[in-house]
Amino acid sequence: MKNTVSTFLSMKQNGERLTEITSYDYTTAKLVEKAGINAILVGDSLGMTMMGYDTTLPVTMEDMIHHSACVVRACENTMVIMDMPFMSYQASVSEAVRNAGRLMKEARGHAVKLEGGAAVAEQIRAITDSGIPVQAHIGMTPQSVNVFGGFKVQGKGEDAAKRLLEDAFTVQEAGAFSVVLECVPPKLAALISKKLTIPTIGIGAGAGCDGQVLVYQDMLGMNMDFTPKFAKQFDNIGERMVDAFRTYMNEVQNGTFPTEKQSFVKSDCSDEYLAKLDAEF
Ligand SMILES: Nc1nc(=O)c2c([nH]1)NC[C@@H]1CN(c3ccc(C(=O)N[C@@H](CCC(=O)O)C(=O)O)cc3)CN21
Ligand SMILES: CC(C)C(=O)C(=O)O
Ligand SMILES: [Mg+2]
Repeated sequence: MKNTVSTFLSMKQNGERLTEITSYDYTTAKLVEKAGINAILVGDSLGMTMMGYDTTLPVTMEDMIHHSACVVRACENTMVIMDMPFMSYQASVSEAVRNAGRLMKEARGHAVKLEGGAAVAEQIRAITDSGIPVQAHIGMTPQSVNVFGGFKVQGKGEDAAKRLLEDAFTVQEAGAFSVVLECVPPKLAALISKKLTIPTIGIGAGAGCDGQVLVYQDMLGMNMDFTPKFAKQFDNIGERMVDAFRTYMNEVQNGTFPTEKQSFVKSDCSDEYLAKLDAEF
């Protein structure tokens, strides 16, 4: 089944939960596609998971285009949503449209995502009107980490809860086809999900959302830097990779790898000829 914007809307209408997961490269995207996940998010979290920055702020349009294009080449049925990096859409509506257009033309994904509520409503409207589907992202928006003073839960307290609900309506009104709720208290996230017609995709926002998204290194147990509270580890691939690297290292050191099985035995010359070369040189 090919996943599109209409899949998102009809799955919400049918009460089916949506699944989204990050990928930043061809190999991983192929595996996610094979699993049948609805959408891949090429998140600007790649600045942290793939590039080693301590925030997402240094990520450039070129970084996003490069990684998104790798993912797109792996996807036949999976919808590819591309994060707009910090400062590619905040300064003006026209910059936002141009940069969303660059992602679509140069990386060839299917939708873009940007962070913010009322503050970026005009951008969401203009990008959508240009023919580019927009996934909105409210709550703990990591590009505002310096305003929040850390990657902290948002929507705490009555005023913040009301503002978040208003932001959710605003992005829906502006044309977003779905909205990510990041680090939002669960009852508030469930209320927002009930009130909106577009699907909510939660990350650290409880089970009441219409779908879920996770960073793949977090859910596979590959993130050695930190483990967000919301990231269940579905496997310990990180430890298993370290084990495999050590086994390889040990087998090379003690001579058990490689064997004839991993060598081009039939391509060798005769022993006589090799003996002749041995004598000559
Ligand atoms: N690997 C990874 N996973 C993510 O979910 C993710 C990224 N990277 N990079 C971009 C943003 C940053 N995010 C983060 C980063 C750190 C925490 C974290 O450590 N949270 C603490 C609480 C911090 C606090 O309240 O002060 C936690 O215990 O979950 C959460 C989300 C979410 N996004
Ligand atoms: C955490 C998700 C929602 C994201 O924006 C990212 O991976 O960049
Ligand atoms: Mg992001």
